[in-house]
Amino acid sequence: MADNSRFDHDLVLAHKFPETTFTYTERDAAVYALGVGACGRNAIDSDELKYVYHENGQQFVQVLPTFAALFSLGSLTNGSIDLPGLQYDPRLLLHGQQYIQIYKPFPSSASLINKVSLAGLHDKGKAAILELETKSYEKQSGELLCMNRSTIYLRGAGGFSNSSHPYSYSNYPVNQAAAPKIPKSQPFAVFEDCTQPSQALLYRLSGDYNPLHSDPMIAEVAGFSRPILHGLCSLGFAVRAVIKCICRGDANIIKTISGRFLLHVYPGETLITEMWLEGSRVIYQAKVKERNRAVLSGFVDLRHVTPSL
Ligand SMILES: CCC/C=C/C(=O)SCCNC(=O)CCNC(=O)[C@H](O)C(C)(C)COP(=O)([O-])OP(=O)([O-])OC[C@H]1O[C@@H](n2cnc3c(N)ncnc32)[C@H](O)[C@@H]1OP(=O)([O-])[O-]
Repeated sequence: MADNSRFDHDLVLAHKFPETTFTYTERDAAVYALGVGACGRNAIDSDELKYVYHENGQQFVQVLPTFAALFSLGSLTNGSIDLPGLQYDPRLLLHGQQYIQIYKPFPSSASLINKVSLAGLHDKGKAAILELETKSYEKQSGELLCMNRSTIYLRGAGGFSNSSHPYSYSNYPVNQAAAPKIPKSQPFAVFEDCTQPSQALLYRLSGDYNPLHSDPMIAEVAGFSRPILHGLCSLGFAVRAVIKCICRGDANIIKTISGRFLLHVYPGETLITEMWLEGSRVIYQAKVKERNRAVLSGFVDLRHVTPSL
């Protein structure tokens, strides 16, 4: 039986998300880079030091493309989303997917205006899936910098519609959400990297303060033996692997990033990112070495492939 007391279709669709602002400095870009493991193994790695330090001053520090995902955090309060018309237990919320389109490289500091809208809502029975789109404009020039689509997996919040016709609303092209097929062939490149036991504590300083990533009691209520890593932190590790192995350190050739979080990661675990090159698309899959389980998969589209590959 559908429990539609937790869902008001008209209220959900009529909701207007407030415009938010996001201002960041070179310091935020550097703290973020450290949070996703840049220079974690080698403090003088020339591919990565540029995200943390520049010899001519911090204003020349570069910004990782996955930094874009932080712009979408403005719609969260303590890691959850307030959407009138949809009831759910915020303690059971998990990040399901992230899709990012980048239109130009990010300046080392900026003030942005974020316009947020509902991109999708789906009743999966045991869960509801909520998709939010955030378009980020540079305040001064009005230029569109990037678009994020965040998919939030709300455990226990499904079953609000008729199970023979489960509710499904989406307002973007289907092919943008399609998960890539992981090739059976040997990967083109493989990169191994350790997350630190304190990784989530460092990453949260970039703005996602959901206690699921820091508080052992909250993690237990959510069904985990200890706090788990932010999905966007794992995504940052995987895309750094792509930048290193495929982009030869030039992150500016990345135009689209997509990732689906398949399984939680515990801080301190080792991530092995496997990459396959198909034209200008890099398909990747990250596994946790200690449990030999895939935790993240997706693709990165490049503006062009580095000639030396
Ligand atoms: C921004 C928020 C704050 C941040 C929080 C974090 O970082 S938390 C830390 C980071 N996040 C994590 O650690 C989360 C890691 N991921 C997980 O733990 C699990 O993948 C799960 C619990 C999300 C879903 O597992 P399950 O066994 O319950 O699912 P199932 O296989 O039975 O499929 C049911 C339906 O849902 C679909 N669907 C499935 N997965 C996803 C997805 N990821 N994405 C989207 N959709 C997904 C699937 O296609 C199917 O629909 P269909 O095809 O029938 O129409």
